[in-house]
Amino acid sequence: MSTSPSNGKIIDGKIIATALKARVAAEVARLKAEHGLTPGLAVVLVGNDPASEVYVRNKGIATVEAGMNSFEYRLPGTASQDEVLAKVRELNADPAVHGFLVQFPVPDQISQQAVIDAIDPNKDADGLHPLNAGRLASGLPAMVPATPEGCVIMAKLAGGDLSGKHAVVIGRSNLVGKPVAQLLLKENCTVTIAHSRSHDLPGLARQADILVAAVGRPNMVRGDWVKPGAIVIDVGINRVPAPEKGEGKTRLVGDVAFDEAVKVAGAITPVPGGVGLMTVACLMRNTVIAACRQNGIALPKDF
Ligand SMILES: Nc1nc2c(c(=O)[nH]1)N[C@@H](CN(C=O)c1ccc(C(=O)N[C@@H](CCC(=O)O)C(=O)O)cc1)CN2
Ligand SMILES: [Mg+2]
Repeated sequence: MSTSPSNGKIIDGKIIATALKARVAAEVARLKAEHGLTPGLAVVLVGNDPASEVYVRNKGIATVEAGMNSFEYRLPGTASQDEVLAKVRELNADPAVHGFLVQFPVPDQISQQAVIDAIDPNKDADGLHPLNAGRLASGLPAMVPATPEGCVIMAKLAGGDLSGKHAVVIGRSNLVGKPVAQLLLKENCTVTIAHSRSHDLPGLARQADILVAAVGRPNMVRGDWVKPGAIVIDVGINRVPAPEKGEGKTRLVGDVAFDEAVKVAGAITPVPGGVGLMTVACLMRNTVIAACRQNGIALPKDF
């Protein structure tokens, strides 16, 4: 990517995501012109969680801006698991939909894993189906989860070749921790996966040349957990009370105490304005990848 990815030490998600989305839009234009193919992304929202509403709207806007077909399906918060699975099966069979996802979290009566398991792995825009997770772990072509992909793109732009570097990932979720560890392994990093039960988390974190925080705990990673010069990738999106903004107001913070860590890190992603923006850009890229694979169309090597 030719655009400068950072403003000093701050790795700017806006700049990197904008460049990636432009690249996706250019590829979509080529697919339309040369193959008559318009990739389509569908998003299913169950219920009306306010944050999810925003994310789903942003995904729809980004899809249209990239020149792709956007489909949005809304089910009530009272929908049964069978109703959600019926929608998944409908989308699996819809030829205009090359990729789709169900926005998480889903209401309690629905099993997130049952939903993931029902998605056609070829249309699994989130890359969360066990077949894609297994293919990624086996070093085979896979649909790759968007947030982890975004993390690694940012780390590479900040740090260049990551080969041989020690990456410490805090968090072991299927959505972020495990896949980001696999992607860093693919970059020839030495990877440690740490989590809430790990002994001496600060000591483990201090070993990291690349520190990825994906725990969902506001400001958990302190400045003295960061090795001087390390690349810090903050995946946390935590809404905390912000009385300074007025009663009942909130603000967004990451899993990393930014003001402390920025003094020590070589490069760091902010929240907001960091990894979150890459999630949507990488989802756009995944939709194009899925459409091309389903139609036997080769993508440029650098896509
Ligand atoms: N099916 C999925 N559900 C969820 C995913 C996912 O990848 N697939 N990830 C998150 C939510 N998410 C996308 O779905 C998402 C989160 C945050 C952002 C983002 O742009 N964040 C901005 C700040 C936005 C704000 O002000 O709230 C930032 O970090 O700058 C995009 C997408 C859980 N669910
Ligand atoms: Mg965890």
